[in-house]
Amino acid sequence: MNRQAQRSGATGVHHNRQYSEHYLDASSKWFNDSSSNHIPPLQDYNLYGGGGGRMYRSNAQRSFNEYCFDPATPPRSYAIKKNANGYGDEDYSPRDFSPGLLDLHSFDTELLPQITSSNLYDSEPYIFGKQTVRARASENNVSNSLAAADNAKSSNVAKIKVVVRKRPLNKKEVAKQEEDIIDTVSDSLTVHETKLKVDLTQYVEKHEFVFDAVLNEEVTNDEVYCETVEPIVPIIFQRTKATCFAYGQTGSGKTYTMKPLPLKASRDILRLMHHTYRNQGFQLFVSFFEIYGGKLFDLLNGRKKLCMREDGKQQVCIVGLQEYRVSDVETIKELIEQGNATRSTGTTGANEESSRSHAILQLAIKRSVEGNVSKPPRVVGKLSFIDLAGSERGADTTDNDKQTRIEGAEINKSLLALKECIRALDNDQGHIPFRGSKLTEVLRDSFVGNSRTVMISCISPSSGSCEHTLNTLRYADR
Ligand SMILES: Nc1ncnc2c1ncn2[C@@H]1O[C@H](COP(=O)(O)OP(=O)(O)OP(=O)(O)O)[C@@H](O)[C@H]1O
Repeated sequence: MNRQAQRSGATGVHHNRQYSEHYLDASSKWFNDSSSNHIPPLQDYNLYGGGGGRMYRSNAQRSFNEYCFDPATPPRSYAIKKNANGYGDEDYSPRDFSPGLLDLHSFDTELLPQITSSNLYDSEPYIFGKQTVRARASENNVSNSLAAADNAKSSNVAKIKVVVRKRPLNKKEVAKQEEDIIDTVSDSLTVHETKLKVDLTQYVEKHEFVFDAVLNEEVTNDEVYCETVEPIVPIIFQRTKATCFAYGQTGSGKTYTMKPLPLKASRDILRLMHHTYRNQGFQLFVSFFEIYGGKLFDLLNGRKKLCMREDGKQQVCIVGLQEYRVSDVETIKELIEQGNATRSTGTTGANEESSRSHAILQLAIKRSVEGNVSKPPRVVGKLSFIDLAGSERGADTTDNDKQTRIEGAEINKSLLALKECIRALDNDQGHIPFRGSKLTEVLRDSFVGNSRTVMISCISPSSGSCEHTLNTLRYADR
C-alpha cells in the first residue's frame, strides 16, 4: 500500500515535470507566437475523444476548413461509397484515385530530387500569372524562412525515438485485484516483478529501463501525439520518410494509441500544405492496408488481396493498392474509419483477429515533377503508421490449431525482422535486413535514406501481465 502510494506520487511528479516543459514548448510553437506561427491554431483537436485537447482549444480563432479547401478533391460523397457490407468498392470512379503504388510507369516510390528551400518557393509552374507572382513574393519570403526553420528543426529530430506508454489498470484487472507494478519517473521506469524463492517465499525483483520518453497512465492521446509524431510532420516536406509504430501485447493499448495519430498528423500536414507551403503543388494521399498471415489486404478497397513486387531499382511496389488524394480532414477521417471498420469486420471475431494483423496507414506527400501536372506526381515524403499485431501472438507457435501456429510464426518472424532493421538503423549499418519478413519489405523505402522512426511500446501496468511487459520493454530497449 505504502509502496503503491509512493509510486503514484512519483508518477505525478514525472507527469508534471515532463509536461509543464512540453506545454511551454507546444504553446510557443502553436499559438503564443502568432506572428511567426506557420500553422494556424486548431479548433477542435479531440475528435476521437481520447485526448485532453486542453493545449489548443482556448486559442482557436479560425476554422480549420478555411485552410483546407482544395477544388481538386473529389466531393466526400465520392470518396466514401459503401456497399452493403460497409466496404468501399467499384462504385468509386477511377478518376478519384491516384495510379496506386504500383504504376510501373510512375515514379511513385521514388523521392523527388533535393529541392532547396529557395527554389521550392520560386517554382513558377504553380503560380498563374506575373501579378500573382509579385503579389505572392512577400508571402513567399515569409514561407521561405518558415521552411528554413522547418529544415533546421528536422536536423534536431532524432532518427529513432523509443517511447513507452503505460495504460491505466482496466476494470477486469481491478476486479481481479491485480496490482500496478510499474513505476514511472521522468524517462525511466521500474517493473516490480514478484518472484518465488525455492522455499516458496515471495520476493520482488526490480527491473529498470530508460527510454527516450516514458508516458504514464495520465498522459492523453494529444500529449502522445506531441511527443511522438508532431515533431516529424514538418520534415516529411523535406524529403523524409517516417514511420511510427506501436508494439505491445494484445490489450496493452496499441490501437487506442495509434488510432488518433494519423488524423492529427493529417490536420497538421494539410495546415502546412495550405499555409506554409501554399501554392507549392504538394498533394496528400492516403492508403491503408493490413498484413495478415503474411498476405496483404487493402483496407480501403474491400480487403482486396494485394501483392508486392520489387522493380528494377529495388523499389517496393504494392500492386493495386488504392491511394486517395485528399485535401480535407473530414474525408481523411472517413477513410480512416472505413479502414478500421474493414480491418475489424473483415475477419471473424474482430478484436481477436485485429491483434493478429499489422495495419499500415500511409500518408504520402507528392508533387508533380517540375510542375508538370501531366506527369504522375512523385513522392516527396511519407508518414507510415503501423498498428502491429499483438506481440505475444508470436509465441502462439505451440498452439494446437495449425492455422494459429502458422500465424504465430509469421508474426514472430515479422516482429523479429522489424527489430533487426531498427537495430541496424540505430547502428548506422549499411545493410538493413529488410528481406526478413513481408512487413519489413513493405517498409523498406521508409527505412532507407533520410528516415525517422518512432516506436511506441505499449504496456499494461498489471501484475498479471508482468512477463509480457518485460518482453515488450526488452524488445524496445536499445
Ligand atoms: N491509455 C489508455 N487509457 C485508457 N484506456 C486505454 C488506454 N490504452 C488502452 N485502453 C483501453 O484498453 C483496451 C485495449 O486497448 P487496445 O484495443 O488499444 O489494445 P491493443 O494493444 O490494440 O490490442 P490488440 O492487439 O488486441 O488489438 C481498450 O478498451 C482501450 O480503450
